[in-house]
Parts: sequence; C-alpha cells; structure tokens
Amino acid sequence: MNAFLEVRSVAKAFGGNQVLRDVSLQIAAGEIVGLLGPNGSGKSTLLNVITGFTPADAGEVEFDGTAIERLDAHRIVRTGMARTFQLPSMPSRMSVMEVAMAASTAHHGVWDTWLFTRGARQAEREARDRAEQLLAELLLTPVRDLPASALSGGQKKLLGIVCALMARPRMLLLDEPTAGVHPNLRRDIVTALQRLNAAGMTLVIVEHDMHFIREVCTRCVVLDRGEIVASCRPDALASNERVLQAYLGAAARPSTSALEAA
Ligand SMILES: Nc1ncnc2c1ncn2[C@@H]1O[C@H](COP(=O)(O)OP(=O)(O)OP(=O)(O)O)[C@@H](O)[C@H]1O
Repeated sequence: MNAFLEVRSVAKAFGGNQVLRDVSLQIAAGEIVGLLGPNGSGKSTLLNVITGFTPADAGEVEFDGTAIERLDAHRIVRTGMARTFQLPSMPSRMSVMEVAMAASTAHHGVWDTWLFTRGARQAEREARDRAEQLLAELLLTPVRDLPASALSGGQKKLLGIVCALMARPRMLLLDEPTAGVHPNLRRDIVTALQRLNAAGMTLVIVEHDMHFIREVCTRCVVLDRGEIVASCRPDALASNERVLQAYLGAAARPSTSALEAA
C-alpha cells in the first residue's frame, strides 16, 4: 500500500496504564477507515497522538511523506490534517459564524491585522466566504448568528466538522461524529462525509455505531487494549475471530452491543 498516513510502532502510557502498545497502521489516500474497539481500547488516544494533542512515548507518524510526531497540533493542521473532538466545547460569547471564521488558517502578519491592510481584508473575506459555504453544506446557516454554546449536541458536532474543514485539510479524523446525534442529523453527517470523500478527502472515523461503519467505511481497524487486532472490510468484522474476542472479552460492558448490531 502507498501510505498517505503511516503510524509506526507507537506506544503511549499514562502512569502505569499502557494505553497504546506498538501500534502500526497505514492509510492510503482516499480511504475511509473506521477505527473501532471496546471502550478504553485507546482509539481517542491514538487520534490524539496522530494529531499532535498527546505526545507518544515511542514510535513515528508520517503524513504524506512528512514526519509529524514531533510537531505541535497547530503545525500538523498546516500539513493538511485536521480533526474533530468527541465532546466539542464551544465558546459562549462567540456566534456560530465567528467560531467558524476563527478556525480559518488563512493568517496574515500582526501589522496587517493591526492596520487592517488589503491583505488582511482579503484574508477575512476569504474566511467569511468559506465559513458561509461550509455552514450551508452542514445545514447550520439558520443558526449562524446564535451563540455557539447554544447549539444542540449534534449541531456542535456539525460545527466541529465545519471548523476542521476551514483548514482545507486533505485528511480528516473524526472522533465519534454521530454519538448522541438525532437520526436526521446523523444522515446529514453521513452525506457530508461521503461528499467530502468523493471530492478526494481521506477520512479516519472513530465510531461505535456499526450501521454507520458499514454504510460509510471502506476498511475497519480494530483496537483492543492498545493493540491493533484486525484490519478488514466492514462486512468481515462479525466473522473475525480477533474482533469477536475483543468484544466478547468485554461482554459485560455495554459497548458489546455495538458489534451485535453488525
Ligand atoms: N490524559 C489522560 N490521562 C490519563 N489517562 C488517560 C488519558 N487519556 C486517556 N486515558 C486513559 O487511556 C485509556 C484509553 O482511553 P481512550 O479515550 O483512548 O479510549 P477509547 O478507545 O477512545 O474509549 P471510548 O470508546 O470509551 O471513547 C483509558 O483507560 C483512559 O482512562
């Protein structure tokens, strides 16, 4: 496989809790990869390591030929990789539109900003146009002037996607984009992600909803206790011995129901 994203032998512990163990993973350009696993298996931690929010103890991460494991999160965004969060928190004093515009990476110098030069005005116009377009695509235009903190949980997830897309990423990593989202909004998210992928974006999605996984993903990677135990097509999950073991081993836990739905 020609890897767009390559994770090599990544390890991470929090105190005595070894959360990721020798994780290696390759993702090709254009894939939609579902990252699955029981609660606490390390999915969000892996996303945090890849996107620079948590430093790994060991291992390398390469994105489109660039080593990114030592870069800060804001520098990683500039390489073309963006992410959303499981529980997006929104500022209470900013409108939806202002939050979207603030996520723009089209920056200019301090003097430009201070003097509000032609360059600064141009950057602001571009950010506004892009924010308007993305808010429309993700059905948030009717709430664009509301305080972002007043949005529903599902709408905050959509705004999280808008903010990530403001950076014009080539790869987007999403942490549980449909958790707690109403079925109508869920459908909108599915449609939006499929459209982004059709336009060339590579997607990595942490998700427990197996219907969503089967509908959207081209491949699934399964983590169990910090190790990758399977990489297969969504329709092969239910017959994969290691996957069954991962979920049945957690039979007493609620997340098992996710695989039962497969
Ligand atoms: N910042 C942190 N400090 C200490 N422990 C952490 C931290 N972040 C994660 N952990 C621990 O790492 C383990 C894996 O957590 P993580 O959130 O990566 O799992 P997950 O697979 O995303 O779980 P879920 O499906 O429930 O969201 C858990 O035991 C968690 O408590």
